[in-house]
Amino acid sequence: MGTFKIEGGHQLKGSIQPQGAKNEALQILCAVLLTSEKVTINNIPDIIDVNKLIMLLGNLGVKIQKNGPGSYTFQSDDVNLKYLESEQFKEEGSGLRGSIMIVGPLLSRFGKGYIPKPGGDKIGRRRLDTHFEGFIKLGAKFRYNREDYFYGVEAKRLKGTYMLLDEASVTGTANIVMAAVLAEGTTTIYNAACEPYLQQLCKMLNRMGAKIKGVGSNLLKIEGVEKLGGTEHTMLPDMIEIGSWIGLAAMTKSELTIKNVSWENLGQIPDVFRKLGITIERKGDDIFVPAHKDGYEIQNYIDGSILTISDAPWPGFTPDLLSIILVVATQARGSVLVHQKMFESRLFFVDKLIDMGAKIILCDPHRASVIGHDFTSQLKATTMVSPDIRAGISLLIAALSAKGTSTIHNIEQIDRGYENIDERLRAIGAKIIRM
Ligand SMILES: CC(=O)N[C@H]1[C@@H](OP(=O)(O)OP(=O)(O)OC[C@H]2O[C@@H](n3ccc(=O)[nH]c3=O)[C@H](O)[C@@H]2O)O[C@H](CO)[C@@H](O)[C@@H]1O
Ligand SMILES: C=C(OP(=O)(O)O)C(=O)O
Repeated sequence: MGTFKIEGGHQLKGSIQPQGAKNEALQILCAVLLTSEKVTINNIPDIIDVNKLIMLLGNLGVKIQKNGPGSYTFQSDDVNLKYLESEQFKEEGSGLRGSIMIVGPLLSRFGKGYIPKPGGDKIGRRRLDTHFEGFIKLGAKFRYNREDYFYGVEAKRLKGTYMLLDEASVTGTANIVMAAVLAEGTTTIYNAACEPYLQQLCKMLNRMGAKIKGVGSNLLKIEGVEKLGGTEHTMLPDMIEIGSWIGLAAMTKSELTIKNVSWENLGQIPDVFRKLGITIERKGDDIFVPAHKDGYEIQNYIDGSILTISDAPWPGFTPDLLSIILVVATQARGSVLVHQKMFESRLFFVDKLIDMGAKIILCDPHRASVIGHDFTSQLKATTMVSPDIRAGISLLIAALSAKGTSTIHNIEQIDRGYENIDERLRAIGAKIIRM
């Protein structure tokens, strides 16, 4: 279990380049299984989850060539389906959430897709019904072995159909789209998720020869094709990292430039931070956050009632930034209710912030009410364990703003999604060491 030691209370300064998007990378990497031709992918983040998926593809027989930092060429012209039945796969497939998305491509191209219960953050129930209901509608036979949590779908050739998803699942939509592109006939997916991750996936698949209409909406129409060809794809900057750096700048009263953020793909993220009173300026495609010397003030609603920040499927506010919103609110002027609607165990980390002196009431597992300190009292340094990726980065931001030296254990949870984080933070003046 790795550890960070962080000396807090220092102002940071400079610019930071966001990594390629983790959740996009996990979809895009699975899509290389859909063609026997070469697929080159750029701006792949060097993080634990992505590297685990690349290793899994390699074990599936995908040829992998590294072209340079963040750039790889993949070729799936000799896929080893036997690996799917091995004990090694049971272990490696369950190491991350994103591995679930190999099932759609394998099912549509090779007639079978298996997966052990995938890993990822332990943030409440994370069911897979949407994925498998979609495959079943496309004509797949489904089986689930309860003893070893092993899922399987098989079909000679999938058949296009209409489906209304029970929820706008991000990985579920990606999986079904990747199955439908090679199905016979037309598939219509209503209540599809439409995050930039999915838009990027659909655009890439269209470049490979797929026929997907409605990209960016919750109604996708997919005309199946016989086969797909190669392409080149570049990942967008990670919007969750971008939000994390906005929060970091505000909490440490630092002036930060976040480079090349792809503004048009940030949705509500800048405005939600602005509601906390944080100044965010657009400079070309960069975000400039000035040093908030006099703090930041939460805006109430027009009628004066207290602000609520909650998550919703895109174009709503992403649940992956609520932990960061929560920590940033602890030093704001004013109060806010943070309502995490999707996940039921993602707010428990507030206990650590309370230990550090933050004024938070956990109303129930989904809602926390935060009364900001307005920097009249600094958070106190402490020792903590990172429970999940976003709680981990939030605790790290809290530690960087706190008085004294904090220790964060289990930092693999942070490394799962943030590339080389200690070195990048040191480059802007953070006092952080990896033990
Ligand atoms: C690898 C990856 O891409 N992971 C992301 C993906 O996970 P993932 O694809 O696993 O998440 P889903 O979109 O399937 O759902 C997340 C949770 O939200 C609930 N739910 C979902 C849709 C909905 O309309 N209503 C609702 O309540 C689900 O029941 C589930 O508990 O999307 C999540 C939701 O943005 C993000 O937190 C994860 O970072
Ligand atoms: C929940 C997350 O990741 P995963 O779905 O991979 O667990 C996340 O990225 O915030």
